[in-house]
Amino acid sequence: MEDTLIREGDNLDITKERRNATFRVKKLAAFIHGGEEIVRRRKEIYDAVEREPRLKNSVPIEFLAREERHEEQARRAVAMTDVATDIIDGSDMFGEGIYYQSLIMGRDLHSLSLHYSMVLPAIQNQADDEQLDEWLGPIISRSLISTYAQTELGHGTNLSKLETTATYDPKTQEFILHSPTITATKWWPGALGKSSNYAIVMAQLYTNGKWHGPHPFFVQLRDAETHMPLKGVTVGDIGPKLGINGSDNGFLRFNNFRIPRKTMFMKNAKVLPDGTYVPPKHAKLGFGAMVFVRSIMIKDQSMQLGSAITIAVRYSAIRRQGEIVPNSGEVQILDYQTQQLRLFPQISRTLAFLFAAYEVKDLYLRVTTQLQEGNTELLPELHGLSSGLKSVVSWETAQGIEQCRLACGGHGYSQASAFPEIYSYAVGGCTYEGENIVMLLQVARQAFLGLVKIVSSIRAGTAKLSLLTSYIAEKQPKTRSKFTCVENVSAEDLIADFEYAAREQIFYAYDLLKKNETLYSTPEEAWNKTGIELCKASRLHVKAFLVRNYFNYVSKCNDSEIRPILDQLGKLYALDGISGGGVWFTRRGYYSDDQMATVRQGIYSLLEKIRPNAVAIVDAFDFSDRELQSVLGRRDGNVYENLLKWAQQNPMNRSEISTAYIKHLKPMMTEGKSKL
Ligand SMILES: CCCCCCCCCC/C=C\CCCCCCC/C=C/C(=O)SCCNC(=O)CCNC(=O)[C@H](O)C(C)(C)COP(=O)(O)OP(=O)(O)OC[C@H]1O[C@@H](n2cnc3c(N)ncnc32)[C@H](O)[C@@H]1OP(=O)(O)O
Ligand SMILES: Cc1cc2nc3c(=O)[nH]c(=O)nc-3n(C[C@H](O)[C@H](O)[C@H](O)COP(=O)(O)OP(=O)(O)OC[C@H]3O[C@@H](n4cnc5c(N)ncnc54)[C@H](O)[C@@H]3O)c2cc1C
Repeated sequence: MEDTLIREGDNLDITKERRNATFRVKKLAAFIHGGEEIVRRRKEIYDAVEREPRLKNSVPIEFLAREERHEEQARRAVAMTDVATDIIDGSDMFGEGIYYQSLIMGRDLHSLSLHYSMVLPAIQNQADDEQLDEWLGPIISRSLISTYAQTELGHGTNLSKLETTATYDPKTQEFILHSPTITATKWWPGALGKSSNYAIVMAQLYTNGKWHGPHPFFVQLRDAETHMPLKGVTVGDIGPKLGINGSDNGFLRFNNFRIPRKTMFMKNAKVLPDGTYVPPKHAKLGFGAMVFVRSIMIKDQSMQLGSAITIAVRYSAIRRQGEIVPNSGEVQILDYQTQQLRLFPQISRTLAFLFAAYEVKDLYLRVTTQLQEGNTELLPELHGLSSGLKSVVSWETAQGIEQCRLACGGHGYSQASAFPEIYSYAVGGCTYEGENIVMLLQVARQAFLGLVKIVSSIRAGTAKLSLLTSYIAEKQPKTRSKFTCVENVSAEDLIADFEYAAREQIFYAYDLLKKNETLYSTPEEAWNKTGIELCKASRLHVKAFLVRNYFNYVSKCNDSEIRPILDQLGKLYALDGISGGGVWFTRRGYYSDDQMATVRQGIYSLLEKIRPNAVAIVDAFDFSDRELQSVLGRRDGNVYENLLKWAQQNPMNRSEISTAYIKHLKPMMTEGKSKL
């Protein structure tokens, strides 16, 4: 990161903000990103990317039509991966990989997204040794392009009802892939439409007349030389989407398409030459690629919210509109208390999500090591943590980005702000890798939290709880929350408050479920009638984790210059959650009305404290103009002249008279004149 972000020619307001900050940005950046060495590496990677002519992003992507955009993203993806090993440690996807990609690809997916984010991890973790030898080389050399084809027209969530079949034929030692209905058509896989010639295909396995559920197969779809679809394969692009239009998300059908036996991933489950099925150690090992993306996307989402809030805070520092004291001049909109309440909690959220991303990364790496040794003990825990965080983080990120956009008034609606790109990219995360509500229900029902199971085992006195769930077994305090005022409240007290609220809702949902089980004829019906309360329980459980994890992470910081900033942001995160969480914190009088009023006062006082440092704090997220791609969020704050330039470079202004005018408007006006 640069020594100072202040330069000659910068907007004076933003410069003043930076001069008045009470801490050094470099210090906070080092803490946020995990150390000075990592910040230094980010700068090294950034400089290398800037120096590399092939990585120059000369075309403003927002002005491109769909096919041009797809082509430009493919060009960038190839250039990015051509030089990757000279610039980054390719094995560090969670750190260097994700940063490097964001510098080059922006907020879009591309022809190689799924190749790296799903196929590579699946092959590394689910292929047997022989398959690894055969497939890994071509994947890494990019002599083939691959994707992950699971979702179908008719089914995405409910994998057990996928319709694509893989039926083993022992005579030829082949599987026959088939799409028996229209709804069996694979639909959505990224880069499937035009780019990929291979795919991991999830299909229902039948062997020796028995069904064994969905299993992954590595399938060639297109000819290696001509890139034409192979006979028996129908494939194409599904059309424009809300976002990620650089990616050719596709459809795919099979017509009795034969593939060799060894195309089924065989590290876990196996089909022997005679058709004998050997089950895996854990039934869900074949879902590992999804777990990887759910784990890595927490960081990606936090970075999207971080870039949105950087843009909104910088713009709010240079935008002057209205007066607070009459006749004393227009103020920076960042001075309005209402603006601060819109924005500053998004800063806290970005950090809470990022620190949670570090935790889930560590757990993912531990699970991967365990799985190499054949141990599946921690897999359910990872499934639960990644599913729960994925749901809460992607939802709050999307809401946060939208708040940032609204806080920038009219200019926030322009593509020049970058908000439309950030939002439409990030909000996809609420749907892909498991629709958010469904994943919350997983947290409640099946995941490591096993909230429902935990409650019954606690009440039976047989609970075996992990570190993350042990609080559920603690007795609800009979007294009130210890909160008296923002100055005195401790991290432990705030964590206790969230745990109270989560526990309260978990037991409430559990009791309702049990009651519903007596009212409805099947457990499934009772479950459905309790769905809303169960989701609330999961959400509160995840929020309690986020608050606890934030303060645990920050407790590692002993630096008196930045620790107060981190504490203020942590308190704001918690108090904003309590104030917005309402009923869960006031049940049984845990928070009184007076305490709630003091919470709100505490928030107002934190907003005031954070205000003078707001620009410096977002500077510490360390986003370059190259990543932000936003006229409103420019480091130098010179927004207005650059908005004009941006509009003037718009292709519609290449000629003074548009074809719309020539073809349609002029004839109408001419006809109008003739009627006068
Ligand atoms: C060198 C160049 C550098 C390049 C750098 C690149 C860097 C990459 C950076 C990437 C950055 C950002 C990432 C963005 C990328 C975005 C790509 C997006 C692509 C999107 C892809 C997709 O969407 S793929 C399709 C995803 N689909 C889903 O997620 C479907 C959701 N449904 C399910 O997962 C399951 O059906 C569901 C879990 C809902 C239920 O499963 P089911 O089989 O029905 O099982 P149940 O009977 O309900 O449960 C039985 C028990 O199994 C447990 N369980 C379920 N799933 C799992 C699991 N995955 N792991 C472990 N355990 C699991 C469940 O808990 C039950 O347990 P119990 O104990 O019996 O209760
Ligand atoms: C941008 C993007 C990229 C994608 N990339 C890929 C890819 O590369 N490969 C791939 O295979 N797929 C991909 N997908 C597909 C994605 O994984 C699915 O869309 C997702 O898993 C949701 O499944 P669905 O579409 O079937 O939604 P549905 O399951 O049909 O969801 C619709 C509604 O029904 C509700 N619902 C469904 N089941 C339940 C339940 N049991 N209980 C309560 N409510 C329920 C949901 O909460 C939701 O409100 C992508 C999707 C998007 C948007």
